[in-house]
Amino acid sequence: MTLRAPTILIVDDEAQNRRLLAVLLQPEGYSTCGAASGEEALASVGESAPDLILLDITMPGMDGYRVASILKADPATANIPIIMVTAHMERTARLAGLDAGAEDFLTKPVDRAELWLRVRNLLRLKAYGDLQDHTARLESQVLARSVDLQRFRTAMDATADAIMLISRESMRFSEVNETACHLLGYSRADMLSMGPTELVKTSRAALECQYDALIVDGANRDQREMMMTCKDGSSVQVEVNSQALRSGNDWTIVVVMRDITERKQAEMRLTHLAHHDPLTGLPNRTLFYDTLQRTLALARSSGALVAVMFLDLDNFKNINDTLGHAIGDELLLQFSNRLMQCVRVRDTVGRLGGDEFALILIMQDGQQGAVVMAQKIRDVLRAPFILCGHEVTITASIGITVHPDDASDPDTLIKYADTAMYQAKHAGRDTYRFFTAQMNADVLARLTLETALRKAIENEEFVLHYQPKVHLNSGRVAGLEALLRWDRPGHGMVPPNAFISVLEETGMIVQVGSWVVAQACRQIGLWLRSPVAPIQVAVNVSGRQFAEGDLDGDIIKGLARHGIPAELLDLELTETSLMANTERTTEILHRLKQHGVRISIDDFGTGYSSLAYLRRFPIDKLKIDIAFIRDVTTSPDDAAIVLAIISMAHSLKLDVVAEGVETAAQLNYLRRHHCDQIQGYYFSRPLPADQVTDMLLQDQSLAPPDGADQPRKTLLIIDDDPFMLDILATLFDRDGYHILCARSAAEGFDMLALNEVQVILCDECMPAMSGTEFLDKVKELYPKTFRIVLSGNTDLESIMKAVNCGAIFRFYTKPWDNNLLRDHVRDAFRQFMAIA
Ligand SMILES: Nc1nc2c(ncn2[C@@H]2O[C@H](COP(=O)(O)O[C@H]3[C@@H](O)[C@H](n4cnc5c(=O)[nH]c(N)nc54)O[C@@H]3COP(=O)(O)O)[C@@H](O)[C@H]2O)c(=O)[nH]1
Repeated sequence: MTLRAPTILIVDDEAQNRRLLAVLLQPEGYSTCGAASGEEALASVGESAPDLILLDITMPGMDGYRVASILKADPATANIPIIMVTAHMERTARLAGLDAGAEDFLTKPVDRAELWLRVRNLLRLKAYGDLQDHTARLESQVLARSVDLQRFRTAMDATADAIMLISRESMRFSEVNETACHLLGYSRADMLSMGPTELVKTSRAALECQYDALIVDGANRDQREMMMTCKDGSSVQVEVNSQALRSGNDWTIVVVMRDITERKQAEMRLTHLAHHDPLTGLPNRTLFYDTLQRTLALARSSGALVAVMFLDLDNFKNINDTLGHAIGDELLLQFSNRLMQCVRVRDTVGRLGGDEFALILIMQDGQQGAVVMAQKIRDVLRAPFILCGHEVTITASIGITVHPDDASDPDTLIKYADTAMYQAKHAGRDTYRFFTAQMNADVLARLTLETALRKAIENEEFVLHYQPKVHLNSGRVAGLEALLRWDRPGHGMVPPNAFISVLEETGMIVQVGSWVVAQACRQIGLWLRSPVAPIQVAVNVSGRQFAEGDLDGDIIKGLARHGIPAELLDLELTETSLMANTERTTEILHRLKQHGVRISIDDFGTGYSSLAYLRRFPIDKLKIDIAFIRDVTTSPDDAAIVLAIISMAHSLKLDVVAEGVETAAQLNYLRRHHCDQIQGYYFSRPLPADQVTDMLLQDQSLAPPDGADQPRKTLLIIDDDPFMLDILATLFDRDGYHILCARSAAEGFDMLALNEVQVILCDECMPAMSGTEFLDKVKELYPKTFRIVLSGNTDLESIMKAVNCGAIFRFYTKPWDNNLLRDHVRDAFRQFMAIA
């Protein structure tokens, strides 16, 4: 449909005819143009299509029929109406014109009214035709669009993702799919009346900004994760992909969303698992390390002190081994709960593995805060743990290091805290230690020692020395203990206390222990086939040899290889190594015992010390630890322990050996209390094999006890003043006593150990120990003795105390009556005899 003046193309080879027709059409307001030939007419139509063509039939070149048929054959020009203008009125000419596609005819000369009428009619018809076409086209477009829309909606609804189209101009939803409605709990109608600002916490301005950025970026997509609010107020976590598309003058923001709540929860579960210990739920090593790194970064800017504590449960392995892993796990869980009770919100507790825990403490009150915390942890551990009906008590060793004093990176701080924890273990467990630079030096020294020991094994640098044990009755050598020495190049002979613990901790003791067994068996064999004859040798075995080595295999092989009777080999093991790995240890010990090997418990008294428990093992001998022998003649407590061990061991028919006997006093005391054997420097230090051989060949022995010349009445006089000592000795000499004089309490103890003393006369005022203190101890050690104090002053209070507690029976203050004193001493001997 055109609103402009219709254009009519006049095609005639006669210029005059073209002009005439143009003049005739002018009054009707048409616009005309002309073509002088068929070819020119086609070219003109090609350039600009007229609304109607007046076409002469007879023209030189291409005639009107040809022009008409070409135009009607082309869809682009087929609807241009053509009126043939001809002088021919015959029917055939008209038919040919219609056949070629012309719509009408005019006969020359042309009548003006007829021309106007035909032209107007044909133009109207064309206009109607154009309108029809236009409408049909629009209808088909509408149809196609609604099919597209339907298809689009169906496709949108079929996708698992939520899709929302948002008009940027109105900031409202222009289309949403089923999944979006389902996800957010709204109907489609609800949603189409809403906009995105009603579903997110973000402000409208921020959303607009985000959409505008998308529009500016063109093809760029935006992907982000966010929370959407549902109709019921709940939230859903979604991953959102947005893109801006032009839509006429507006922009459509296409939002595709996916519910990622489950994925996020799974991710969170995985992240939690990767960073937490599954048993206790505490941060694991990775998270603890990260937390420490972050804490240190904050501390650097705030200047706060940060303490790292490393905790290791003492003897946890025993609980695992004896009560099982399930109870061990329960203990770790309860322990972690108690730890959590100790810390503040800002502190961190982590489990680094096994029974190792660690704490990060932010301290405002200096290092003292760490001390308080360590005490608190030790206190909460005091209460026993109830584990499936078992009551268990446990302690922890704690190492502490402080940022920035000791180090400023997590690795070093954790390493130093670990080192300090080991120091706490070495200090006897159930305590804490701060890291010091010396500890670091110790760690380096230990590494060097470890490397040197590995080389020592390769280079066979170990040797055995032998220390005799002596029968107290006969005084003869009862056997030997093989003691390891390291002939370290450049260091001389190194004693085992300097390296045994490293061999133990690294497990090298298994290899070295196996060598000790082989070497001892070889030496027993050599002595057996020499004039020395059979001699029993004890070897020390560590707990790890039972757990990890082939101890019984090694021993049986060694005995067979050197052809020695099994009873010539004695195994010394500590109570602690018996307690660990009980089942396996018991099995091995029974096997070896059946074979004839002897078994001794070393260092008895320092560990569990339960003879009832030890009865489960096939034991022959107990060795009383040196710690109780050292002061056995002066410490009533140690003496009581030693006497109790001897008595209990004998009741179980076990032999008793006292270790570390260095003095005649110790020896005599032990002999008088029926200890079976002694071992110690008093008789011999550990010696190399060749020197022991000489000693055995010379049949060296202890002097046996000689009771024959022991006087019946022995009076011990103790005074630090030699003059007084002399006066008193002279005074009592006339009464025929065997008089012993001592100038100190220490000398007095020795004399008491070496002699049967019945009456003791002691000066009160002595420098190292007062008379009443001395006699108080003597009362415990030798309860039957009659004890008298001579006092220079009248400090009656302490003397009365001593009288009241039975430490002394009489006291005399200076100047005393000599005769009275002699009478009372005589009475004292009488009283002693009466109760003896
Ligand atoms: N697993 C193994 N342990 C071993 C082996 N060889 C030795 N050891 C253990 O090393 C510890 C120290 O041994 P050592 O330095 O040889 O000391 C022994 C004696 O020399 C010492 N002793 C003996 N008499 C006295 C004395 O009168 N005074 C005194 N101060 N010390 C003395 O005692 C040690 C013997 O102790 P024990 O074994 O408990 O009888 C020591 O624990 C050894 O056990 C080995 O091959 N394997």
